[in-house]
Amino acid sequence: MSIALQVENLNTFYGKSHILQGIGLEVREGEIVALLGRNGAGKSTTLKSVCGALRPAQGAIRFRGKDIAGWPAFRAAQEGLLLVPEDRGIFGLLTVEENLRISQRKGSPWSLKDIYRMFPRLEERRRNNGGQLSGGEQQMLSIARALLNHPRLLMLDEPVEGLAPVIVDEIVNQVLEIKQRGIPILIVEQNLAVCAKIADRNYIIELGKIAYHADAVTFANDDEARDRYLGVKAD
Ligand SMILES: Nc1ncnc2c1ncn2[C@@H]1O[C@H](COP(=O)(O)OP(=O)(O)OP(=O)(O)O)[C@@H](O)[C@H]1O
Repeated sequence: MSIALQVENLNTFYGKSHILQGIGLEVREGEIVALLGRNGAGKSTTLKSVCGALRPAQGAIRFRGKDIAGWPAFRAAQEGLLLVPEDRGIFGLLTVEENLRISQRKGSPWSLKDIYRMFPRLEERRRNNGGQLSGGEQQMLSIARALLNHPRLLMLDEPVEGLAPVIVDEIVNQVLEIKQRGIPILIVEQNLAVCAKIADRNYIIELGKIAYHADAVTFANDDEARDRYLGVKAD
């Protein structure tokens, strides 16, 4: 399988705090990769550093054969590296449909019709303002906007955090459908049940370093790693 994204020796600071200390990971075409770790480990900082929202002090970032380290986020987005941030970044005073239309990029294989088929809740709410949506609907809108922008790789930062189980299931299915449509995904996810359903491989970050890396089957059976790095006891 060819490699969509390869990150090596990523180092990022907030002021003098050395947060990412040599992160390395890769995402291959066709797969979903989960990034796990305790609160404050550096997961969001990793996504932001990869897409150019934060500027790493050091590190190599290759995306679809191009060296994109140091590129601003808008340039990385033009290449198709898109982050759906934790705060979702939608326009609260625009309608759902307006939020979608302004994200439609020329040449994108995703149409508004595709989006409404995949996210029926957004079609129902298309005349409502973004700010009137529930948390789950806002998350769907945020993912839908990224799709219209023609991603070649999608990074999702805790997309189901705080959402009701029925909505979590919907988003899990939507994420799997995006994978089916050929878009690899790098996802920060604390919910291990969700990870088990979607991730092909898992990385765990601890204090700004990759402490553990395993495919889904190995990780599912590795009670010791889950306890040690995530504090999750086996049943
Ligand atoms: N803007 C900022 N300025 C200074 N320090 C920050 C900033 N954002 C995050 N940090 C610090 O960087 C570290 C990593 O934060 P990050 O948000 O990447 O963690 P995380 O693994 O995503 O955890 P969480 O699930 O809590 O968001 C934490 O110690 C955090 O306090």
